[in-house]
Amino acid sequence: MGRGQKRGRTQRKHFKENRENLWKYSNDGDNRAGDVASQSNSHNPSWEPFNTENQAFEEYYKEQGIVSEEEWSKFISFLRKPLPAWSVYKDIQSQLENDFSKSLEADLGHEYETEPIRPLAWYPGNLAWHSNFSRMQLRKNQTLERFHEFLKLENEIGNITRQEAVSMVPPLFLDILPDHHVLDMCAAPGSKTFQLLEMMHQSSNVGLLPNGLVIANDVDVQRCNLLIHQTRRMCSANLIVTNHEAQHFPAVTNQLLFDRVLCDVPCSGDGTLRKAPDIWRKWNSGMGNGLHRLQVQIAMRGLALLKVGGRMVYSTCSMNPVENEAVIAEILRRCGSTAELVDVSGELPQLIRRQGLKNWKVRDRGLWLHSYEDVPPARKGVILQSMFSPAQSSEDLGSSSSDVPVDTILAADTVEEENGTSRSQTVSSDNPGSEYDFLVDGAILTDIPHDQNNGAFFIAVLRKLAPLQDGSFQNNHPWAPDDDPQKTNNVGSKPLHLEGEKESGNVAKSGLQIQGKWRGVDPVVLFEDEDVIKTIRTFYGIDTSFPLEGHLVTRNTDSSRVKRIYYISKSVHNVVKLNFKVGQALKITSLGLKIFERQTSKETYASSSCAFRISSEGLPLLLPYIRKQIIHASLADFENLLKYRNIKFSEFIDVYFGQKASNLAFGCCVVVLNKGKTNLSAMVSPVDSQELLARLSFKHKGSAPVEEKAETGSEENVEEVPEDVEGNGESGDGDQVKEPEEQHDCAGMFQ
Ligand SMILES: C[S@@+](CC[C@H](N)C(=O)[O-])C[C@H]1O[C@@H](n2cnc3c(N)ncnc32)[C@H](O)[C@@H]1O
Repeated sequence: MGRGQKRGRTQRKHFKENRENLWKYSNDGDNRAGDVASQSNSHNPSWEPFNTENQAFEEYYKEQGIVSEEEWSKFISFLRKPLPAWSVYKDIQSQLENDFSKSLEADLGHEYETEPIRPLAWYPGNLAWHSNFSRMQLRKNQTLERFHEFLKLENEIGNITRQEAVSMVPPLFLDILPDHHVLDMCAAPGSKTFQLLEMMHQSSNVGLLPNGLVIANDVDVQRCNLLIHQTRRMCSANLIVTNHEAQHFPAVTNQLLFDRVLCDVPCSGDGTLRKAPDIWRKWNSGMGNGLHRLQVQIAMRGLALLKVGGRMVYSTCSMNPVENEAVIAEILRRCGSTAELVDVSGELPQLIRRQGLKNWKVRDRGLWLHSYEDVPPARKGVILQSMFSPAQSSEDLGSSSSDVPVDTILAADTVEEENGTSRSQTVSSDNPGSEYDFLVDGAILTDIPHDQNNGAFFIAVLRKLAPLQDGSFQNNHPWAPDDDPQKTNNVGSKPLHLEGEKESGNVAKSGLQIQGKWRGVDPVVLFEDEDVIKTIRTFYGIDTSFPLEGHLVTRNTDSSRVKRIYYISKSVHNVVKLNFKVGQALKITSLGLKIFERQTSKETYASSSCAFRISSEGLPLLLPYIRKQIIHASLADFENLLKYRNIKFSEFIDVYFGQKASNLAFGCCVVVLNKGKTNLSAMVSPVDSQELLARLSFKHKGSAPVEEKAETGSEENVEEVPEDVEGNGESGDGDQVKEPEEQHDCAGMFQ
């Protein structure tokens, strides 16, 4: 690969991860950094790491008492160390357990205090693994090369997720069940959405689609596309991706409230300093201050959309109490008795955690502000009362003429002891006498990097006890006017929803105009063309126990020009119908999984009796129900097909297989093999071919991944799988789908 290509790929990767390149080229050789420098520069003096000094940062967190004075130097030195490179997860644990963990331990064990790779103790089912190698080490060390190649390939294919370990924590506290309706409010790039889907599918019965669904939302369209890409490999028919400001997420009737809400809000991200050292340069206290208002708004919206009894996780990857504890204190103050913190100290016991801060200060333009009274009048629109710890807030409110009822201020009667705290005094999280009601022990978890060699995170788990009162949305401070529930279509004590048929009738009338309401987003159209559905069912012999009717959607209003058909679960179908009723309040970017695609090869299109082929994303779902157009190849023939991609019937090693192939109806056949007149062509992209070959190689020969690039073979009859960002896939079956009579093991043989 040439230099240019490499650079392009790196840039794409950084775009995907939404961050700048971590390392910058330097001519001056001036090395200002600490540990990062010593790790990286030793072999490449021309690369200079980011400066990991920021006086304002250190001053801020020292003053906040984020850790005790004795811990400070350990804390800061860990922040300057690069994060271990890989946290991998899903589906490949057997390879990690049986192959790499042993070989790496044998080759490199003596160099490390802990195992080179190991499962994360707190992650259920050994699904998450952690490696101790930095990216630089993975690239440099020859012993690690094979491991690195394996990770790269699996990552490229999407079988593993590279995720910072702490970023996997919030979904685990949501206790997802298969019938839950889950809202992921700020979801892109989708690593937590993926986990949510995985948990939902894992806990549903094999072969059945869960009854629940996940709505993954993000305000940024481009990041929504990343999310779609990221979650596509989950093959879920139970996912809807939407594109809204989370704080204004629309109410779609009171029938669409959520059992679980994840509020992984935008934050300053200083908990990710080890992964994104560019934050050292950018960090200032204004970053957290500037996000607090939005964070409260998003969290309040999340609570409004939560069912009574439902659980919401609020999380950030920031250490800043203004973005964390202050937000929780404020939403609890607003909710009064309608929401509470949940003690999760008994959940994930192996996860090392700390309690949240119980007191903190606000810094603005170089000034430490001890209470809201200290805020200069000109800054009162920026520095909000809710940013201060409840102790200071209640003190101010008690002595002011504010009309906020005293009983809505948490811990108003426990403040006296804290009043004596001097501004300069560091207040640590275990400060005696600061047991404010809002900080239920065990309900707020923070992680500090040196606790378990991670990044930092903040999590609070909340439960809704009753519908929110309208007053919850009215701020008692000079806040943005859009907190008004009437303007944001809020779901408070009076849910805004369709009342009976009258309104739905109105909406139905204007349906077509509404279809075009979201500019640039294709409308969601239920695919109900009975003839086409019947032809597809007959051609592939799809068992009648697999429901197609009522589960298919497209994004094209002209059914004769439909290119892709998506499969949606019943739960998603219900939401789509509700959404029609309320005038397409939800801006749906993507839903379900792509199951059928119009044939694109001219020859196939003209000669086949079925205009649609099965999409590779939809195949796992459909496979157990296909009775026709399915053949089984020997390993050698399968490998050859993937390698050469186009083979004449007469040239297969297994003559009988060649004959069977030639007897199939003209058109598409499973597994991703396309039958031409005289040959078979692999209907998988070259990358997928390579991955399948690698899997075959591991499974049957125990060797390293196939390095050889798959040849594209003859162009005749070769159809590339089109690249598009829509649609995902699912590997179960649904709703009313009965257990399949017979299980074909096409995909399974590679796992
Ligand atoms: C911390 S990231 C979320 C990470 C994501 N949960 C994951 O695990 O991959 C925050 C996300 O919030 C999005 N965002 C920012 N402001 C938003 C808003 N007002 N409404 C919805 N999403 C927002 C950003 O585009 C960003 O993708």
